[in-house]
Amino acid sequence: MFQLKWLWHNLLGDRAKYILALCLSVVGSSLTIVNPYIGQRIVDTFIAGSDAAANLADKRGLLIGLCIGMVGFSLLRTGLAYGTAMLYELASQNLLYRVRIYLYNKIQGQDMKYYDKNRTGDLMTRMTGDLEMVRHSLAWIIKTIIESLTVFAAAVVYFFYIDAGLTLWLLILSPPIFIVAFLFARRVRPMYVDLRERLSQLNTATQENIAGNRVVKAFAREEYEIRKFTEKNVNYATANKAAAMVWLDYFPYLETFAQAFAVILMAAGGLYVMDGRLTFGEFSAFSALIWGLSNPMRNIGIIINDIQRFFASLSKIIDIYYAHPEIVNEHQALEKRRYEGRIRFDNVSFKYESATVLEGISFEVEPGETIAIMGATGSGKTTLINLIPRFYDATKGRVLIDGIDVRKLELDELRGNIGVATQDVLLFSDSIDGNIAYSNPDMPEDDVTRFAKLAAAHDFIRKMPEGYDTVVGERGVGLSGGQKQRIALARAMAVQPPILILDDTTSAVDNETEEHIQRSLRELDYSCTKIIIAQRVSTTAEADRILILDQGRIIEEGTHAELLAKRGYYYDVFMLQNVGIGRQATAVGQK
Ligand SMILES: Nc1ncnc2c1ncn2[C@@H]1O[C@H](COP(=O)(O)OP(=O)(O)OP(=O)(O)O)[C@@H](O)[C@H]1O
Repeated sequence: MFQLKWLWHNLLGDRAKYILALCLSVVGSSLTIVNPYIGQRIVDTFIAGSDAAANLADKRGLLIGLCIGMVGFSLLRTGLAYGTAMLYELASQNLLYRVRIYLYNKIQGQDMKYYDKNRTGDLMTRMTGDLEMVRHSLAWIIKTIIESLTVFAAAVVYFFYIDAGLTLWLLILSPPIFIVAFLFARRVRPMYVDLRERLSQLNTATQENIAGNRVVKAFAREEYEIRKFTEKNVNYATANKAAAMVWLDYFPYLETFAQAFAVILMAAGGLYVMDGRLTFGEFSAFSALIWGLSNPMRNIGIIINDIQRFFASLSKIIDIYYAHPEIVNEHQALEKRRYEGRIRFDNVSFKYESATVLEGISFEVEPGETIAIMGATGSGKTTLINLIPRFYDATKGRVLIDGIDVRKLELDELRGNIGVATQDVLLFSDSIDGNIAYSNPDMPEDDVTRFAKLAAAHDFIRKMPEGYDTVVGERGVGLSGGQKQRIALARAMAVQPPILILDDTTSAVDNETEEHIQRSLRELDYSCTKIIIAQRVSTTAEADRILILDQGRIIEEGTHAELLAKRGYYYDVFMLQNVGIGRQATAVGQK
């Protein structure tokens, strides 16, 4: 079976330990028949046999030996069980550790499409609960199955050795038990697939709620969110209960069969003892070992439930394990180059799933030039810039950097040449210094300060309780929107890339700060092509060229002055932003 092959493959490095654990399980479980055998000898020789009294007097040594043997085997079994459990734990924990790293790398290596399709809560469930379920299966379920089967087989063999007839009476129960177990497994399997899905929905709701906690509070939607969460929680609990109820449908039959072993033994075995066909000792051996037949029947429900959970979890893990990003690093550069920064869009079109978002986009930016992109919300600006670092690949046409199709460039090299400050600012729970130096943790402090100054962030950072060492909370909690944007800008500048992409990076800062940032961008001490998405004319005015996007197409292109003269979209935006608020309408760009 594919899943078991997968487990075997991932046990590499611990296979010997695991096989040894399996062997010890078999040996340890087989030894369960030893004590009932010794018990049988003691009963027949020293308690119930016709020569019991004489033997008790004459064969004390044998009795003591048998008693010591019983204690010895009990200790041996305990020791074996301890060692076996340890080996299962070691092998399964090591597998968990390896697979978790592998999956984490896999998730990191996925492209944006993967993140569009997979919910964070679901991925978290796979990395935690599902992986733990797989570990639990290796360390407990497989162990329990092997041990139950071995004890069952050892007991049956031993019973046959004592009395085949009585054993056959007992085994009459096996076929109906297996039929009931099979029916139960078949019915419960889809329930666990569904249960796993509901758990993922519950985790996604929890994760989104915690991450979006500020929005929830701002809209006073706590009640609504609690209701939404409760609904998911009820869904999960209901599915859990439904699975448990199915087990309860079958449980009485299995329990009855399990009890029936003792009844058959008592009835048939008792008759055999009365007939003299079975000694008291042999009967006691049956009694002592009958649990070996009935216990697996009792455990069968738990095992089947866990196996179903195991397969549901394993298939989710295997999904990530074999996920292949569409955007892959096909070209390994021996040495990472610094690009000149010439960008060309050659008749580029793009669609996410079905709707076309960009169509026939063509433009060129020379190294060191600044290009501004403006357009209504949803016009495709972010999508356009996402094609440069290959967050997505163009559906049609080509994006070229320094004359080379980005698909032919080494991915790390490409992305290492681009500094991006995204629209949705994400800062890590780290010091401000660590966030700015994210691209190069060894960045000297002076450089961190320099870039913070360029991004107009130095002054407010200095005033913070621990300055650059201040740890910002998750996603930059504790900072204002504009402060976060400035740190993100410093982080992008600190890459010192030949291509800098800023997606609405100054939307939350005041005009004065923005002017400072504009000046810094103009005066950067490294050559850099800048692509700036902005909604403010004050940001776009000094760009070498401005592109206006509308529904995925470039509808206007030119300098500030040229576009104003055109009296189109840009002119309208300009008028809207400047007329009536006391600005010098023609002050910038028309000098
Ligand atoms: N991951 C995605 N999957 C599917 N559709 C998407 C995705 N991201 C964006 N879109 C759609 O593509 C279109 C363009 O989105 P894009 O984010 O590029 O616009 P934008 O011009 O940057 O907007 P804004 O100014 O609001 O940031 C929108 O209609 C949006 O709904």
